[in-house]
Amino acid sequence: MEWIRRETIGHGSFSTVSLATTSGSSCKAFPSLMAVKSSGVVCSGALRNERDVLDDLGDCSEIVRCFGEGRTVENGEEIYNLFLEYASGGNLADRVKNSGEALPECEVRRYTRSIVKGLCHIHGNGFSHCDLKLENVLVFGDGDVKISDFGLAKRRSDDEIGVEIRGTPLYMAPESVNHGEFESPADIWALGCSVVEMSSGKTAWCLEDGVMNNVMSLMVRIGSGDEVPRIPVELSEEGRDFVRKCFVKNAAERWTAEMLLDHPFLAVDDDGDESGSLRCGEEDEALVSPRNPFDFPGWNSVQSPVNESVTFGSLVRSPEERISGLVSEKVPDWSESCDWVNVR
Ligand SMILES: Nc1ncnc2c1ncn2[C@@H]1O[C@H](COP(=O)(O)OP(=O)(O)OP(=O)(O)O)[C@@H](O)[C@H]1O
Repeated sequence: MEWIRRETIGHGSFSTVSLATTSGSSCKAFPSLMAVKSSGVVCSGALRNERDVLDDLGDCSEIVRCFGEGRTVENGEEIYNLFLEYASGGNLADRVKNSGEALPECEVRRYTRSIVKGLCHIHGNGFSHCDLKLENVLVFGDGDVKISDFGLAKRRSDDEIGVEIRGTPLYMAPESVNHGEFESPADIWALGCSVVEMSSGKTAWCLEDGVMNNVMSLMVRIGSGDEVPRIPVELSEEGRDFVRKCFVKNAAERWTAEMLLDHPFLAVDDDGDESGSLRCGEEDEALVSPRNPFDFPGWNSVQSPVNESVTFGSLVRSPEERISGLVSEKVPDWSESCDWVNVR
């Protein structure tokens, strides 16, 4: 395939994302405009994992489509490139940020429905995403959203030796913090955090305290006791109940994606219209959104390799040891994602 790298449209911890245009008759099978996610070949493990997972997942209209991979040499460096369908609306985190406040509930429902459908497909095929957050949900020109960024995704059977932390601290489930479990229920917890964020304009756990500026205390709050993120008052009772089902602390009792798909918050009638108590327009009047220009902290995705020195010779660590391992001497500047404490 002949293609040209165009402007950069996104950066992540693992890659740079650019626009790519194709040309030539050999490219008829591909769209003329794609997104290309690139990293140096030597550190392309997450990208190659993403490609394998997307291949295994196959077609799903709620998951970003992959058109294949390729290698280039640019400025003397060998680059691994993954070609994806291009989402012209960017990511949902930016969509919330740019709106300056909470999204209307009809939008939250619509996006949540798509995310849950995507999760049903992912979990039904034996995978967990492990890094679900609004930055990893892409918005397309027609307003549809799709789950993206499968760099940390894993198969249920994957051996976890070598990894004790993956994902983004703010979205981490109690069982991930306490026991290093990253299975489908952890994606559901992250879904709850995402719904809170869309419907309040603020990240989960930051609702009461302003910026949660200490990873250690965040981990303790997530991992211990009965506390869950505050459920936004802006949501309808259906929405609040939906979020409560995601924030069940015991992973075994948390609702699954399939159960959530039947929740009244996501109910649709045969025409695809919402059948919930409030419809778009009606709820705009009912919604009192906080007008707080809160700037989201850019929590980074992490995957921490375990080695003997940090595991005290054992892969089994107490919650206290696990949480202590996340503490850094470095004083972070939470306003810049690149300065966030990296617990990879
Ligand atoms: N297919 C796409 N179309 C349009 N924009 C995209 C696409 N893929 C990624 N982006 C943009 O690039 C950003 C970074 O992409 P992505 O999250 O996949 O990278 P990453 O290196 O895996 O990042 P991280 O793991 O830190 O979340 C996204 O938040 C989004 O804004």
